Amino acid sequence: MPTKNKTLEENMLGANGMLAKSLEALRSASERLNIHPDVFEELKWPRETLAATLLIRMDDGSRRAFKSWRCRYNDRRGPTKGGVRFHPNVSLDEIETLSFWMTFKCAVANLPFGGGKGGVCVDTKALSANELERLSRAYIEAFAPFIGPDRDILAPDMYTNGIVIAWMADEYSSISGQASPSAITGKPLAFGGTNGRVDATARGGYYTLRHLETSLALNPESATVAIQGFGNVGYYCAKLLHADGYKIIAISDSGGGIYDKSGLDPLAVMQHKHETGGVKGAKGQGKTNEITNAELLELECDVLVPAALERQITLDNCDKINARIILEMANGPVSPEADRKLSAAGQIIVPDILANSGGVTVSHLEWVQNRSGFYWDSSRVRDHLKKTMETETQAIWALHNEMDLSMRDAAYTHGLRRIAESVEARGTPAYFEGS
Ligand SMILES: NC(=O)C1=CN([C@@H]2O[C@H](COP(=O)(O)OP(=O)(O)OC[C@H]3O[C@@H](n4cnc5c(N)ncnc54)[C@H](O)[C@@H]3O)[C@@H](O)[C@H]2O)C=CC1
Ligand SMILES: O=C(O)CCC(=O)C(=O)O
Repeated sequence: MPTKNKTLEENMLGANGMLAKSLEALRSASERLNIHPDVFEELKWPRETLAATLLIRMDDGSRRAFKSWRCRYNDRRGPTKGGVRFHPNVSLDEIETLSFWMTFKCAVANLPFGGGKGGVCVDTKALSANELERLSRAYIEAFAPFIGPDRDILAPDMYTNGIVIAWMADEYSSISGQASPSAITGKPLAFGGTNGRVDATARGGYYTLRHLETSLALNPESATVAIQGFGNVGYYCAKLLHADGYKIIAISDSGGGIYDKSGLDPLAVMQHKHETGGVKGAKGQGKTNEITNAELLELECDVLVPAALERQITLDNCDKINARIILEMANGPVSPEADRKLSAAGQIIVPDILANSGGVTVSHLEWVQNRSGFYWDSSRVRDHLKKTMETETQAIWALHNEMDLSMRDAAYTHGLRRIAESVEARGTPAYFEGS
């Protein structure tokens, strides 16, 4: 029974949940495009979500349980595709929301994929390598019937690096009784991976930003950048922008951050992180101060790059944002409410479903190469990625200007056109209504 005073829809989606709030972008794009209500009704629900409790043997002989999920949000454009996240705060709502975003991201990048995502509620730092391997393999054991190269294709996300992906791919091949490399992308090169996947997410965002440089009046020789999150995405973003002259003035990770107005060298900061476990304590070119993650977000800079978790910029702190441009390399770092407020005030937010789509774009190339058995060199992968990012960035930038939309609304409009076409191509509602 729906709780009193709530609609059935609110009950099913969780009125205050992340998915329910994120659907607002879909709702307004549907109205803007005058999409048939059937399409909206379909897209507001995840198609299927499985939950499993993973039981693994710990090194001390005890058994421990970990909650996990895999969601296939929508598969109209092709098999569902998306990463697996290992994080202590992973929840069902988060996984379904991330899958919803993947659906639009794959459409924006024009890939023949729908959206999916998975996760395990775990603090990987508290596990030994052996425990992490058992957990990664247990995840595949639990979801093997659900995934596959033509059904649901996995990839890395937060705290699932190439080693975790290799264990998962190995387990999937063992269970399926044959080499099945195309069921999981982001694999190491020696195990059917592709050139260029390691820095693909960051590189995609970098191509987008560079493509918009003139429109955004960005001068790489004087522009300043603050980066929250210094893992795969944050590190390579810093490295690529630094190499082009952008001044990286702040970097943080889960332990806090550093600020140096004279600039930080990402390589030196990563070296320090390898040696000490965090970025705090690393030195830049001038006077380097420690800052909190909250302080980093409020720094005056040209480009703020959130590259960690969702909901870092919300109504609570959006009035304190001093960046000219926000490049969303994380998924969902700006809440929908903060996005509306900031965009209405003229803030440029390059949305996640465009900015970080480089990762899945190169994952698609890995899937293609695994299926054809013919492998590409790095320059071919990069050329394809650059072309894709520039084409889709240009289309979204044009919509942003022509229809006077925020970049997020423009990106959802662009993605929805493609998804709606694939829904309607199966027998349009107009066809049924006319028959
Ligand atoms: N890896 C990929 O190919 C893709 C990743 N993304 C998104 O990018 C974001 C980062 O992912 P990865 O770099 O792959 O993860 P990662 O696991 O390689 O690195 C995560 C980084 O975030 C930091 N971090 C964690 N909690 C934090 C907090 N509360 N405040 C500040 N920093 C914090 C960690 O210390 C680490 O430096 C996530 O939102 C992910 O969904 C999006 C598209 C593709
Ligand atoms: O590479 C992929 O398939 C998906 C990456 C991902 O999970 C994401 O873009 O959020």
